[in-house]
Amino acid sequence: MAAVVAVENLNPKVLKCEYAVRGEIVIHAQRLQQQLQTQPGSLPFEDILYCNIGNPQSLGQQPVTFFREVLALCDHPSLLEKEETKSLFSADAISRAKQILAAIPGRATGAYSHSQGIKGLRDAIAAGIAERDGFPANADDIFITDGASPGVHMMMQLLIRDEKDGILCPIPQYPLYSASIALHGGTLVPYYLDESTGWGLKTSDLKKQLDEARSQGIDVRALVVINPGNPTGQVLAEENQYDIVKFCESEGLVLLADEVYQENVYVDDKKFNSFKKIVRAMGYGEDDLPLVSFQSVSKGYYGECGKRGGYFEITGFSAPVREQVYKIASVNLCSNITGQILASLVMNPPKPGDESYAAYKAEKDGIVESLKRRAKSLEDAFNKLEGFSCNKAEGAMYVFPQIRLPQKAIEAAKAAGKAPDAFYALRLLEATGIVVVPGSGFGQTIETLGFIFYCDVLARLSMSPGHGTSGAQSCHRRTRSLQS
Ligand SMILES: Cc1ncc(COP(=O)(O)O)c(CN[C@@H]2CONC2=O)c1O
Repeated sequence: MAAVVAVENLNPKVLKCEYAVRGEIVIHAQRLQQQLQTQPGSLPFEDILYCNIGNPQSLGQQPVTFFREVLALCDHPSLLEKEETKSLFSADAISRAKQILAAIPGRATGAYSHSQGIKGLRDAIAAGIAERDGFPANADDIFITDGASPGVHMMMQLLIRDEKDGILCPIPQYPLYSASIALHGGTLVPYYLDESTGWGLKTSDLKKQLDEARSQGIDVRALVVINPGNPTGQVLAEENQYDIVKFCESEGLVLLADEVYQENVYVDDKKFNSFKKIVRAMGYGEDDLPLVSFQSVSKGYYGECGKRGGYFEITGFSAPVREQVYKIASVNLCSNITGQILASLVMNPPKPGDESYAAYKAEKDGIVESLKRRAKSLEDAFNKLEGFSCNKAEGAMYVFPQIRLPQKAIEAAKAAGKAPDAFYALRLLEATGIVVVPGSGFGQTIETLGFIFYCDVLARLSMSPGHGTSGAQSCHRRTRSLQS
C-alpha cells in the first residue's frame, strides 16, 4: 500500500520551493559539527564557522541593554512594584515598560493582541517612521509580524492567484522571495543586478524583463527591491529610487520594498532613504502608488533574529483590499508580543536627554562600527586572494565575492554532479569549517557571472588560524591544486 504521506503525494509547490541559506552546505556542516563532537580532532579545524546566515547574536554580538531591560520588565510586571528594581534598571526603561504595559489590554504580554499588533505599539512605530522620513505615518497602515518573513509571505499570498501572476525579483536575490513565490504558485520574473556597476539596477533592464514576461502571458503584479541589498550589499542611490518609483507607477506595479538593513549602511557616500519617503517626496499621495515597506528586528545593530519581530507598512491600497490583508493577518491571530515590543523599541529608541541614551548610543555605534570594519576587512581579504574579486560592501551584512575557478575544478565539479560554486563551497567547508552559500543559491547563473558565494561579515576575523582568510586561502590553494 502506498505510504499515507510520501514525497510523491505532497503539495508540488512545497517540492518546488528551495531555500539555499539553510540548504545542502549547511546540512553537511551540521553533520561535520556532529562529527567534531563525537570524534574531536578528526577534521582539520576545531569548529564550524557559520557564515551562511546573518545571525549576529549567534556569533557573540550583544543585545542592546535598553531593549532587554524593557522586555524583562514587560514580561515580569511585578518587578515594577519592587524598590530594588530602581537600582537594577534605568529610569527610562522603567517608564517605557509602564507606558507599553498600559497600552496592552490586561497589561499582559501573554495575551493575544489585535491582529495588526497592539495599537499603542503601532502608534510608536508610526511615530518612528514619521520621524525617520519627515512624512506622516498611520498606525492603521502598520501590521506587526513575527519577523519580516511572514509579511513577505502574506503579500505573496495576497497578490498571486496562479502561475500566470509574476513578481519581479532581483537576481541575485534573498531566497525568501523565490521560495515564497514558489510556495504560492506564482512565477518569479528575474531582473539582473549588474556586478560591474556595483550591483546597480537599471529601469531599462526592468522594462525589458517586464515586457518579456508580459509577452509570455505573465501578469506581473509587483516589483521587489531589497535596499540595502542582500546578498549584494549595495545601497541604492536616491535618483535610482526615483526612477524605480516612476517605473512602478507607470507600469501599474506594487512596490515591495524590503528595508530590513536600513540601519546597516557602511559607506559615507550613501545613505538609506525609505521608499515611503521617496514616494511622498515625489508628491505621490495615499492613492497613487501601492507600496509595502518591510522592516525587521533581526538586522541593523539590534540583531534580535530569534525574538521574531518586524512589521510591514502598507500604503496606496483601497479599503476593501486592506480588509483582505487584515483577514489574512487575523487567521494567524497575532504576532508574538515580545517581537511587537521590540519592533516599537527599534523604531523608537532612547533619545538625547534620556537616562539610557549615552549607553544606548555607545552600544549602537560600537556594533555598527564593528560591522563596518569587518565588512571592509572581508572585502579587502577577498580582493587579495588570487582568483577572487569582491565589490564594495556598502551595507547589509554580507559580501558576495566572485571567484574564477580553474577549468580542472569546474570539470571536477561536473564529475561530482555539483555546480562549481557549490563544489567550491563544499571543499571550503571540508578544508576550513567555514560555511558559505553558493551564488547559485541566490539565482546567480554561470552565464551571468563567474562563480560566487555569499558570506556574512559577522564572523570575527580574529578567529583561530583554521578560519578567516587564512582558512579561505588554504582551501583556495587546495581547490586550485586540482589544476596539477
Ligand atoms: C533581505 C531580507 N529580508 C527579510 C529577511 C527575513 O528576516 P526576518 O524574518 O528575520 O525578519 C532577511 C533575513 N536574512 C537572512 C537570514 O540570515 N541571512 C539572511 O540572508 C533578509 O536578509
